[in-house]
Amino acid sequence: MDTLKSLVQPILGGAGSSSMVDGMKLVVLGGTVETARRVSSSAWSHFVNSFFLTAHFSEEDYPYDWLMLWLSRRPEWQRSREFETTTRTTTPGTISKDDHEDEQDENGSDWVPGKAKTRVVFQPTFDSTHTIYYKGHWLRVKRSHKTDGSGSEVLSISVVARNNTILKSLVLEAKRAYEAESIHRIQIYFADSYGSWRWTDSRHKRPLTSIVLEPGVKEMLVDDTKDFLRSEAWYADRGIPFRRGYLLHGVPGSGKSSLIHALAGELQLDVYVISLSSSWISDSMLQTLMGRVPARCILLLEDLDAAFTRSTSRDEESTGSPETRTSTVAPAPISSSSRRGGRSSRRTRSARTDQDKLNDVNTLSLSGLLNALDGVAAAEGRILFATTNHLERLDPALSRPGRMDVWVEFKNASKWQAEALFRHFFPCTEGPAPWQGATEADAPLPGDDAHCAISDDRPPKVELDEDDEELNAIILGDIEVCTLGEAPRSGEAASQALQEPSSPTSSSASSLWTTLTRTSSWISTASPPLNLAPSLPSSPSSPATNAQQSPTNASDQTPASGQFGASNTSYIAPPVDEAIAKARHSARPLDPPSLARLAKQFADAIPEGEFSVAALQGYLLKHKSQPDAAAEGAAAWAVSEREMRERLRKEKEAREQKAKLERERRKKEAARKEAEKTELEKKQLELDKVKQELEAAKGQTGTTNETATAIASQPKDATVTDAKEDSDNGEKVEKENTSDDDSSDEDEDSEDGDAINGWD
Ligand SMILES: Nc1ncnc2c1ncn2[C@@H]1O[C@H](COP(=O)(O)OP(=O)(O)OP(=O)(O)O)[C@@H](O)[C@H]1O
Repeated sequence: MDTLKSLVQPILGGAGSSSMVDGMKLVVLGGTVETARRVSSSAWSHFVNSFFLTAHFSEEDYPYDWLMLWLSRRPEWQRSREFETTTRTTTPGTISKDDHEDEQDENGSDWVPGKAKTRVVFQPTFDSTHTIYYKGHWLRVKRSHKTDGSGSEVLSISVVARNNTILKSLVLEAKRAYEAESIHRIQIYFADSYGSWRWTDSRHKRPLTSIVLEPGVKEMLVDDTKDFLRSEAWYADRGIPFRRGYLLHGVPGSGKSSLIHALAGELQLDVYVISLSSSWISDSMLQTLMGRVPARCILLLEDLDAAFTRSTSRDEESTGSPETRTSTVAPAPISSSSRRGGRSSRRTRSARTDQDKLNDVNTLSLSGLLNALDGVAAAEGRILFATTNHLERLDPALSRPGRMDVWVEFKNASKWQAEALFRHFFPCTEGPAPWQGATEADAPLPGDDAHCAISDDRPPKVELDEDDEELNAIILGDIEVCTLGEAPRSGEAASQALQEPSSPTSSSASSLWTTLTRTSSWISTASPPLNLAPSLPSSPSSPATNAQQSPTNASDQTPASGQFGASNTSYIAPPVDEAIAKARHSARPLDPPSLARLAKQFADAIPEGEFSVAALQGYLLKHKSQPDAAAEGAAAWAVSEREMRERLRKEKEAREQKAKLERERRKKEAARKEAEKTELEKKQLELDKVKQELEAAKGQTGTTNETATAIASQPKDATVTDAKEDSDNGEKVEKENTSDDDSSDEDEDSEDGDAINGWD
C-alpha cells in the first residue's frame, strides 16, 4: 500500500487525497473479486459439463420432428413458467377427437368432427434451458439457432450419464410416438428451390377402396410394389439397382394422383413430390434432391412431360430427341450473321439473348433428368411414380424399363367405373364384407372364389419376407401370363388366358387388357421371382390370375352381358360410418337392391369413356344426399354436360380462329410495313443517286459556265441545257442555262433543294 501511495502521491501533487486512494482500492478489490467469480463459475460449468452427454438434433433431420412432438406431449409444460405456444405443424398433424377432448369453442359447445380448429402445442422456448425428468435422469433441453448462418434450428439434449443409452432410448421412444401418431396419415414433402425437402402436408390415408379403377389394376400395383419392397436382397444379389418406376399416364381427373396417395397409405410410405414444371428445377438441383430422398419412400414426379414442354418451347425446331432437347439447354451460340449486325440479325440476336436468359434460369435437360433417375446419386429403395397427361411427349429413353418399369393408362370413366363410383358414394344398409376396411387388393375379384387374401392384420410397416412364395407366385403369374401375350412362353393355361381378350369385350375391358399386357411385359424384364414358373397353373386364385381374368370379367360387368347392377359383386360398397350415416349431409343408407338398381340406372346413363371420374364425382357431389335424383338426373346431366362441352369447344375454336386471324392480320401488317420500309429505302438510295448526279452536273455546269462565258465573249449566243430524267414519277427535271444567264452557285443549290423536296 505504501508503494501504491508513493506512486500516487506525485500524481496527486502531494495533496494526499485519502478518499481518492480509497476509491482506487475499491476498484482494484472489486475487479479482483469479479475476475475470481467468473473464473470459478466458468471452471464450475466446465466441470459440470464434463459429466454431461449432449446430443444435437438438427431441424433438417427427422429426429428433430420426433423429439419436438415428444416434447410437446410432456406434462412438464403444464407446470413450466416458460414455454412457447405454436400452431405450426411440425408433428404428423393429427387433429383427432382426443386432441379436442377437453376443448370447447367460444360458445362453450363441444368440438364436432369436421369443424376446423387450430391446435396449439407447447414447445421449449429458444435459448433457454429446460429441465425434464425422464427415466430416472434429468434432461437439459435447449433449442437454439445454428451458428453457421443458415438460421435453422437445433435441439440439444444433455444428460448426466455414463453412456448414451438413455439418449438412444429417448430418441427411439420419440420415434415410436411419432409413428404412432402418423399411422393414419401420410406425410407429404415437397422439393424447395434450395434443393431440400420440406415437409408440407400430412394427409389422412386414402383407402384404396375409394379409388375406382378397372378390376385388377390396383391389385397389380399393390402386389408389385409390395413385392418390390421385400426384394432388396434379391436385387442386391444380382447387382440390379434397387429401384422401381411406375408411369401413370392418361386423361386428367382419372385418379392418377389419388391412386398414388392411396398406395402411399397402403405401403406406409411418405411421399416426396417434385413438380418438373417448377421454373427453378435444374439438372444439379434434381440431382441433389434425388440424392436426398430417404431409402424407403414414394418419389412422385408430377407432370413428367412439363419439363420437355419447356425444352421444346425453347427450341421450336426440337425434334424431341434427347440430343436435340439437351442441346437446347446449352446457351445458344450467336451466329456469325447476327454478329454482323443489320436489322434482321439484330432481331435474331435479341431472340438469342432471351433464350440465353431463359437457359440461365432453367437448365433442366433430358440427360439431367435421366441421370437423376438412375445415376449414382439416385437413392436406392425408392418407388418412383411419374404422372403425365401427354405420354406422346415423353422421350423413349425416359420410359424405358429400369426407369419406368410399369405403365398404367388412365382413361375416362367406363360404365363399370360409373357404377362402382355410385356404389362407393352412397351408403348401404348392409354391413361391409369381411375384407372391407383392408384394401381392395384383398377383396375377391369377380369369379374369384378362393381368393388368397393378404392378412387384414398387417403390421404398420411392410415386413419383408423373402420366402413368401404365395406373393412370388402372384407376381409370377402376372409376369408369365402377360408376357405370353407378346411371346408365348409358359404353358397351356397361359395360352388360354392369352386368348381371352380376343373374345368380344367392352372397350374398358380391352383397355384394361392393354394396360396389363404392357405393364406386365415390363414386369417380366425386371421382376425377381423367376424360380416359380411351375406354380402358375396351380395358383388360380391368386390376384395375378384375377388380373389375367379381369378383362373378361370386366366385360362381364358391362350392360351388354347383363351383369350390371344387382349381380355386380366385384365392387362392394365401403362400410358405413355411423356418424356420417346420421349426418344430414349424407344420404339415408340404401338397401342393397335399391343401391344396385340406382347404380345401374346411373351407369346406364353415363356414356362409356366420355367423362372423367372426376367429372362424375363432381356431379354426384351435387346430389350427395339424393341418390334417386343422382340416378334419375344422370342422363340429363350427360346431355347438358355434352352440350356444354360442345359449346366450350366451339367457343375455344372460335377464340383460336380469331386469334389466328389476328395473328395473320398482324403478320400482313408487319409485312406491309416492311415492304413500305424497303420501298422507302430504295427511294432514298435513288434520291442519293440523283443528288450525286446533280452534284456532278453542278460541277459540269461550272465548267460549262466558264466555257459559256468564254463563248459569251464571242459575238454569237450559245445555250447549254442540262436535263435529268426522274425515274420514279417520270417527271423530268430540266435545267436550262443560257449563256447570257448569269446564274450563281446559290441558284443552283436552291434548284437542288427543290428537286430533293420533290422526292420527299
Ligand atoms: N378413379 C378414380 N377413383 C376415385 N376417385 C377419382 C378417380 N379419378 C378421379 N377421382 C377423383 O377426382 C379428383 C381428381 O383426381 P386426381 O387428381 O387423382 O386425377 P389425376 O388423374 O391425377 O388428374 P391430373 O392428371 O389432372 O392431375 C379427386 O378428387 C379424386 O377423388
